[in-house]
Amino acid sequence: MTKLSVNVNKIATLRNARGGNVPNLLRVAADIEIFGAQGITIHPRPDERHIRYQDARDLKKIVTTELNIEGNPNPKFVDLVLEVKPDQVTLVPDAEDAITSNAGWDTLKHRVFLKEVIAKFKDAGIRTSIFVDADPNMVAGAKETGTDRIELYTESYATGYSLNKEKAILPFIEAAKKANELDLGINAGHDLSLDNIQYFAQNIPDLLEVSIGHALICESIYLGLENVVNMYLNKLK
Ligand SMILES: CC(=O)[C@@H](O)[C@H](O)COP(=O)(O)O
Ligand SMILES: NCC(=O)COP(=O)(O)O
Repeated sequence: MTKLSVNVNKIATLRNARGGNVPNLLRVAADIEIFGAQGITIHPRPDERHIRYQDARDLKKIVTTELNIEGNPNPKFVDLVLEVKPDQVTLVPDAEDAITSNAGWDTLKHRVFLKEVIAKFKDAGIRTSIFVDADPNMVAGAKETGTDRIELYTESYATGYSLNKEKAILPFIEAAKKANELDLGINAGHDLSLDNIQYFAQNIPDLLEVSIGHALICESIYLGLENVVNMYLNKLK
């Protein structure tokens, strides 16, 4: 069975918009676990525009499933992860000013760097994952770094799904085959949604974990809207 790790970045975005503590990130994460999710993912960015470094420390104390911290392994991020010791760290090569993650690692070009960072995390007992495009060469490069898993960057699948889902999934099937051959665990994420997740999971049978945030939070707002509007109307009767 594939585990669902809910990315709570967007909860922190909403909280930060008013400067207070509503919604309460820790409460939301705990409730997401109560509702059955098997993990919590966060992606602290250097400007702390959503998840703050302190959130990572606080979440570590209350998450009872699996905490996955994603990010670009700059020195500050590496120190944070080694201090917090999440269950899993996912290395993502995003630029400081990136709106969101927009590419996987070139695991061949950055092999030496990745190998060093992966070794540090594994020595600390943290499971490692490397964010890669659906390209068997990049998967093979990831294996050389010593990582436990890869996370397939699913933006191209999500975009292609509505046009031609059979075509959109093909590179992911190939990349997953390569990962299986090399005994690498497979995670996936980015722009997965209620529309496209089932077909993805059906076609990538060894999928260990998906991390989903943006669509899941948007869907939650929309699916809850009618209920909440009616609750307000009842209060105003
Ligand atoms: C690695 C990945 O695809 C996600 O972590 C995604 O980048 C979410 O980050 P934002 O919420 O900052 O867009
Ligand atoms: N690793 C992907 C992730 O955590 C969530 O990405 P998205 O669903 O917010 O696009």
